[in-house]
Amino acid sequence: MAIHQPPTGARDLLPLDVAQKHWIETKLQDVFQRWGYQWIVTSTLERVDALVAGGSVRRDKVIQIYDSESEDLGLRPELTASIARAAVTRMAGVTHPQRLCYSANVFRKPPKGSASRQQEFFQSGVELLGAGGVAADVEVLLLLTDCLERSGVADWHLLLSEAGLTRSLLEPFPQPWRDRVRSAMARLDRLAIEAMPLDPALRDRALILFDLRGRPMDVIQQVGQLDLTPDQQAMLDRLKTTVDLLQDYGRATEQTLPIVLDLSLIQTFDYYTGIVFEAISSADTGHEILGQGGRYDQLLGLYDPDGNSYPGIGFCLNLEPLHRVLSSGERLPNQLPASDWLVVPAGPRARAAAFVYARRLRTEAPSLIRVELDLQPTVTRESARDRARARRIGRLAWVQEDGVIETETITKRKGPEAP
Ligand SMILES: N[C@@H](Cc1c[nH]c[nH+]1)C(=O)O
Repeated sequence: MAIHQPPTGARDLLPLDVAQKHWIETKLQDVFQRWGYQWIVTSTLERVDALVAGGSVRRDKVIQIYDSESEDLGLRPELTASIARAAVTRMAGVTHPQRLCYSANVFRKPPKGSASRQQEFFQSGVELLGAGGVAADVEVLLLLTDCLERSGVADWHLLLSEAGLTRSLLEPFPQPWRDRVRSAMARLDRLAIEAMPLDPALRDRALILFDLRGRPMDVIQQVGQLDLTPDQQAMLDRLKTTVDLLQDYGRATEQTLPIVLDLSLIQTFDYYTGIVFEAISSADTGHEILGQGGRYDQLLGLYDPDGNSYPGIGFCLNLEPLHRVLSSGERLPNQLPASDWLVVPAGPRARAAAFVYARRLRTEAPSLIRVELDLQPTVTRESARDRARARRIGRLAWVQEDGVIETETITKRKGPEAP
């Protein structure tokens, strides 16, 4: 057994990776808090039944941990289902709307045949529970755009769709063609639709649906020309109100929100009932899905013993693609912070005084300072200076056996003053 390697699909994050991930998470967390969202932490392990209840994932895609006598447990593949469960069962009586946010790892089995074996991913996201109107949809979309802007993603756009409308427009297709058209749309495979042995009128309809992508008002107009049922018309009207509100906001803040309406956007999770969206990076480094989400108005009811549901909407940002996109810019830290001080005991009998002085430095500085103790025997002062230089430490404190302290600055870097 190769004990020197992590299991297939697992990845270690080394200190610089962690510093960069932390930088991104801190930016996002700052935005979430400015919009009034509160932290929630749910269990990494869930009952598999709870994970699959809302259609977020198929049972065979869940990484199962063990079968105890009464329950099959699995690692969460995403957080919306867990948060819905916790909100309904553990937070009864809270006032709505409820704004929750998280940063967590999720686990998914890699799809068969995929080149990547990655099984653990990091997400930061929000869920807005108990608000069903257009304003809630717009809040979540604007919060997502704020996250992308504040973290410094240069080129991005939002793909926006309406899961209920797409689902309903696909209803005239008999099975198994409905699923095949749906999956060809999700894969952006127009040729597959052209090759389907469908009745010509149905095939034309599939191609019209496939092509419903572009400037929001143009697409809304094209859909309006289809023969719509009153329900479909209501969904389209709501989408139009959402787009209008976003555009009014854009005009008032003098910005053009990069939104593409794409009714062929199909999310992999089945729990979505209203708008669905993806944030896509359009940078030269390639197309990356930076985040995704949507409205789910039936999900919470699945966890309520009486089946009472209330609306929800949210999104998550995917930290790995976000990290890849930001790595090509200049905003992420590209080295770890160096320590400010190296405290060097003159010999074994000076070690206690060195620990005491290091403690003073750490506690008396007004802001965070990093203080290391030199653990090597000090043969010459120059060897200690070399160790400090090698570790980019700018200040040295020489501690004598009698407790006398001498300080020295070895580079031009400005560090905090010794107390
Ligand atoms: N949990 C979803 C994103 C989401 C959050 N809220 C609604 N949708 C995902 O992992 O893709």
